Amino acid sequence: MPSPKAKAPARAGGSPVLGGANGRYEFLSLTKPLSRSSPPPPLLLQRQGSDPTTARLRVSESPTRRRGSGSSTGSASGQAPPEEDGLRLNPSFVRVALSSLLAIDLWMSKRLGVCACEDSSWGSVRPLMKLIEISGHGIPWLAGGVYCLYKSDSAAGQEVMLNLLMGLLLDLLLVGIVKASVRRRRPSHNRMDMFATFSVDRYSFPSGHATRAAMCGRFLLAHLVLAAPLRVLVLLWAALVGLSRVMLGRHNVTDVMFGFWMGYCQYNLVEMLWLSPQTLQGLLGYFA
Ligand SMILES: CC(C)=CCC/C(C)=C/CC/C(C)=C/COP(=O)(O)O
Repeated sequence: MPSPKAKAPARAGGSPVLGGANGRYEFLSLTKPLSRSSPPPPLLLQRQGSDPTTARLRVSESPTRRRGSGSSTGSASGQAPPEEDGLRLNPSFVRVALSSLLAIDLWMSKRLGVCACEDSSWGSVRPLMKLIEISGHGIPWLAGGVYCLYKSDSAAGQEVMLNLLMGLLLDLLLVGIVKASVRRRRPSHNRMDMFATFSVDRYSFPSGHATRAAMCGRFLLAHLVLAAPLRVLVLLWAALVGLSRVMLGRHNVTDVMFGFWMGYCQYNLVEMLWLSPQTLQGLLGYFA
């Protein structure tokens, strides 16, 4: 009797296909990345339209899973041993968790994108959200930093402003690198009508506004804003910048959450690289 494996079609790189017309089960490859355009992977190996539990039972009874079965080797024809198939049948827990998180993220982001256009359910709030967007944009922050540096008449003030500017440039650089590496597209409901963007800003992960809000928020709280009511306002502003990114449909929730985390860490980097007056004098002397 021919081995059931011998009848199975050759796998081209472990293509993720489910129960074919003849009722055979195939499986997800853990070694091949999913195509961006393909639908999310099924969470359980199952025959289409059948109960997942029974499908799993049937699969576990499949001859390709039976160890030590004389009829299921197939190794002579160069096919992988059944043990390897057994490992591939169930997607890893991490993969399942990630695809579930991604699905929740997309669903939540779509639901929260209530100002994505004027016709959206909260379309009338869109101008206010765009104002908040501008408050977290790089240009006003850089221009404001340069202006304060120019106006500052104390060495301490100049030192703080210079370090803020360094942090802002560092933020643009790091966000650009991550965006260009991850290349996650912005949500489909986003209208790309943003003011002054770089080419990497067609990508959404992470949110540059969120990184800036978290980093500048921490910077303001540590060096510039001491009064308690104003400190609350700074926190509120940072939270609103993040929320407005999702409400405008610019970002998914995870872009903003990661952006907040990244901006928080970036502030630690600014503290580590802090330019002291001595360093500045050394730098100025070097370039003069
Ligand atoms: C001097 C200089 C390099 C200024 C560039 C400022 C600039 C164009 C920043 C881009 C800010 C921006 C649109 C970020 C995108 O934010 P997301 O939250 O949409 O990722």
